Amino acid sequence: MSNFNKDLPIVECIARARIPTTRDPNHKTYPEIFLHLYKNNRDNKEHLAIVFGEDIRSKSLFKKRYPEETQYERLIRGAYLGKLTPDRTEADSFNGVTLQFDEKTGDLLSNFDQDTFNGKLPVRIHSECFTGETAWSARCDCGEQFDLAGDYILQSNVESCMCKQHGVIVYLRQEGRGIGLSEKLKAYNLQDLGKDTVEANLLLNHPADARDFSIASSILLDLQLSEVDLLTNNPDKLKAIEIDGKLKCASRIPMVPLSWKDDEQNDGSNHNNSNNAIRSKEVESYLRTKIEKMGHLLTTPINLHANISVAKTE
Ligand SMILES: Nc1nc2c(ncn2[C@@H]2O[C@H](COP(=O)(O)OP(=O)(O)OP(=O)(O)O)[C@@H](O)[C@H]2O)c(=O)[nH]1
Ligand SMILES: [Zn+2]
Repeated sequence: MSNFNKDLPIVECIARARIPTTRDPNHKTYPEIFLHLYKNNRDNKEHLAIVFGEDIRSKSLFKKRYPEETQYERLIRGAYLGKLTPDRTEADSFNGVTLQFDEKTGDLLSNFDQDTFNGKLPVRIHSECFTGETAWSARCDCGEQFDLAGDYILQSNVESCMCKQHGVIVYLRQEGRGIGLSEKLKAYNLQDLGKDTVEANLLLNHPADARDFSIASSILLDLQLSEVDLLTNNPDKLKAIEIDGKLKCASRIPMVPLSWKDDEQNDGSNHNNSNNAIRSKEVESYLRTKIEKMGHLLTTPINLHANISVAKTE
């Protein structure tokens, strides 16, 4: 069952900036992305949208010219068309599109929507994982999944656009499936005591998964997307982000762990191999619990239930 609008959080994009990147899956280009920072009326966290495609625009960022707001202030919060250059003076005019606003209300009036991307796009809803994305943890595959999602989007090809690489990673500040970093660290200790990831959460009096994905739906609607191909193995995400009549999940793109893809190349060493696949007994157990207890849509690889011998820690 998909959500109805009445349950949706209200989100507002408060800043957007261009990020030149180091990603280069095709060895051809170093694409630019546009980072969008959101506030919302459900929690006090700053959730993010990592947007590939300059013509994917946030309604809430652009919709108003606030009282007393100058062109320069709009440029600074990222509500501009085109590019920023040291000699740029016009905030709201680019490629023949000029933004116009109602004098009294400040609301956007122009044909802005015609210049906005509105096709089906690859999208990843990704929850924060400090340990896996920053502290090199081999307990999970979050960092690997994040990179894979970026590479998938960069290899996508949207024919109708000048800039062909289009997609969005919604980065939700939902550390530890929503229980927070301190509780997640306690769960790790329980896991070292022999519990699986679900049992550890329950022993700490948390649900197996404490996340609500509706902020992601609101962000995707704010970015004016109506149809997405979702990069995930999690069946809950597929159902949770759909909004009747407004946001449809057209298909699922599986996130297959890199180590499953290159098993032949496994040299038996712990953790990462040459292409950065995560290898450890902990990640095997993490994936097994996702499949067996959380219904993740991954086909069990041959070695998943075998005794894991690759995880000798030095
Ligand atoms: N409680 C808990 N959370 C964890 C553990 N390992 C990773 N996480 C969190 O699990 C979440 C993983 O998020 P995602 O990769 O977006 O989602 P997913 O449900 O695995 O679904 P996919 O889209 O298939 O990746 C992050 O918030 C991590 O911080 C763990 O052992 N215990
Ligand atoms: Zn993780």
